[in-house]
Amino acid sequence: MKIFSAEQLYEADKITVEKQEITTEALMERAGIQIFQWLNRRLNGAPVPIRIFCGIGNNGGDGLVLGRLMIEHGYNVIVYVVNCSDKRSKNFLLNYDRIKNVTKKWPTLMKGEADFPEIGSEDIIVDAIFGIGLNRCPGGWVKKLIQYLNESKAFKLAIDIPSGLYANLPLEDKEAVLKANHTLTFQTPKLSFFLPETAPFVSNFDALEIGLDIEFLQTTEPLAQLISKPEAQRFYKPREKFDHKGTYGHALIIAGSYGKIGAAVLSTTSAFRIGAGMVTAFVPKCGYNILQTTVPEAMVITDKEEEFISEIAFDIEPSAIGVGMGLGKNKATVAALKVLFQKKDIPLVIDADALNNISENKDLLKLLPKNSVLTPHPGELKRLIGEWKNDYDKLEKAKKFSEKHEVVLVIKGAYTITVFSNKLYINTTGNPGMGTAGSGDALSGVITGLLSQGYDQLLASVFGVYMHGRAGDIAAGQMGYEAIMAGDVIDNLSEAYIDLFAREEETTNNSAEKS
Ligand SMILES: NC(=O)C1=CN([C@@H]2O[C@H](COP(=O)(O)OP(=O)(O)OC[C@H]3O[C@@H](n4cnc5c(N)ncnc54)[C@H](O)[C@@H]3O)[C@@H](O)[C@H]2O)[C@H](O)CC1
Ligand SMILES: [K+]
Repeated sequence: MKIFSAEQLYEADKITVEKQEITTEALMERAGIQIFQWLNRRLNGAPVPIRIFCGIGNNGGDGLVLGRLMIEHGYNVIVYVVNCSDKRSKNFLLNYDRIKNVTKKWPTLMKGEADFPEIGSEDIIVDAIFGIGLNRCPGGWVKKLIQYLNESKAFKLAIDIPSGLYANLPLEDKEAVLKANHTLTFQTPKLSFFLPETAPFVSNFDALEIGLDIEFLQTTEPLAQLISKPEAQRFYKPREKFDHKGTYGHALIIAGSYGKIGAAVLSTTSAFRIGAGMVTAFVPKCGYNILQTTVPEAMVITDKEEEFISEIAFDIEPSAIGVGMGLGKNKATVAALKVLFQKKDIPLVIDADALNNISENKDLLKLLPKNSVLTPHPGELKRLIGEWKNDYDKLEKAKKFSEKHEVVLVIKGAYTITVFSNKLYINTTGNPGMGTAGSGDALSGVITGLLSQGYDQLLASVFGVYMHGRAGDIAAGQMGYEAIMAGDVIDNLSEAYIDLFAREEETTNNSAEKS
């Protein structure tokens, strides 16, 4: 699914009404009907008080349509107009009259704090104050209203976007944003739904189809691409009957130091589980017995040093290399990385201490082979690209870094974002249970294993992140978040493959992706 900017959505809006020869008011009615049907399916006629707070723009207009439809269906609805300005939009005014025609009285007008209603904890609050047309930070009594609603224990349903949040601009004042329990967004989710500073205000969301022009949606270059199951299915490379282990390549995992050999074990295992034909682990001497016993399928090459890697020399011809997991920061290791980075023709995944070594020895940056995949968590990213002012600034810096060094950046987080040149790919799988030691080592092994099978660097990253997250979701369905260990994620890579093409009723538990 594509993620568009607010400007692009207004453009889509315009093109849709022209091409479909409908009025903007009809489009608003469609949007309101979608919200009504969503809510009606869940409430099923329950007489719970529904308090709809409408701004004076088209987001408010959507709220008025919803209010009218709910009233017509016998729901217990109170509609408020948050009268922050006299510049009411045309479609707001139209629907303001329409709701009056049904109720025979105007909605309740709010002009200040004195008008804040009492809200019961069992009520439902619908937030239709501001949508993607927010053009400044909410202030004065409107900000106080948002805070007042946030303090309420009532369920808060945001229409299109929680009021106070921009679709694709940084947060200005986190005290002036509605904290929704659920967001119903039109057509496609907005970029701010996926970034750490703004996503918590959205909670869960559903994207409601309102029939915007398909040609526009298909041909317009989006701000970002959302990666869910349909996209992952397209990335998957099927196997042929006469393929053999050579077809799936030879992954080399260069990892581990004394006390951190487990990182090498996890990456090696996950490279196998994602389908590499052969995997060799390159470890310091102290890792030899551990690797040979825990992963007998793997071949092992050892460094001349006992406890760390000092010289990366091998006489195999790997089809992909993953380096850095549990590597440590010994000076000799830095020198070894320098030599490794001269091998420009083997696809490379660079993680953990290899990234930290690069951050501390910036001359290594210049040596990075083109199209290498870097997999930093936020701390490692900061050391690589410097501090950022906000999430949007972070993405701009990451794009510049990717462009300058010609590398793929996989920024790990609740929604892992893969950055390649100026393009963003946002992953939808994964869960808080995966915030556990070794989870990153597993991901590096997955991406290396995919590279070894011939997936290109971008596909291996985006598909690998999806599969790793999906395996984590399946693990969470079996054991809950808290108990998950990285090994459980790796063990479920097989289920993630099966799930990729399973029919809906066959999917393993917890199949709902985050969207
Ligand atoms: N294509 C679609 O996605 C559709 C979207 N719909 C809905 O329309 C809104 C966007 O409506 P718009 O009128 O452009 O903007 P808003 O309702 O968000 O509000 C604009 C309104 O409020 C004023 N304003 C902005 N910021 C502030 C502020 N901080 N304080 C006070 N006033 C503010 C601004 O000047 C305007 O007057 C979209 O989100 C959807 O909900 C359609 O219904 C269907 C098609
Ligand atoms: K809203």
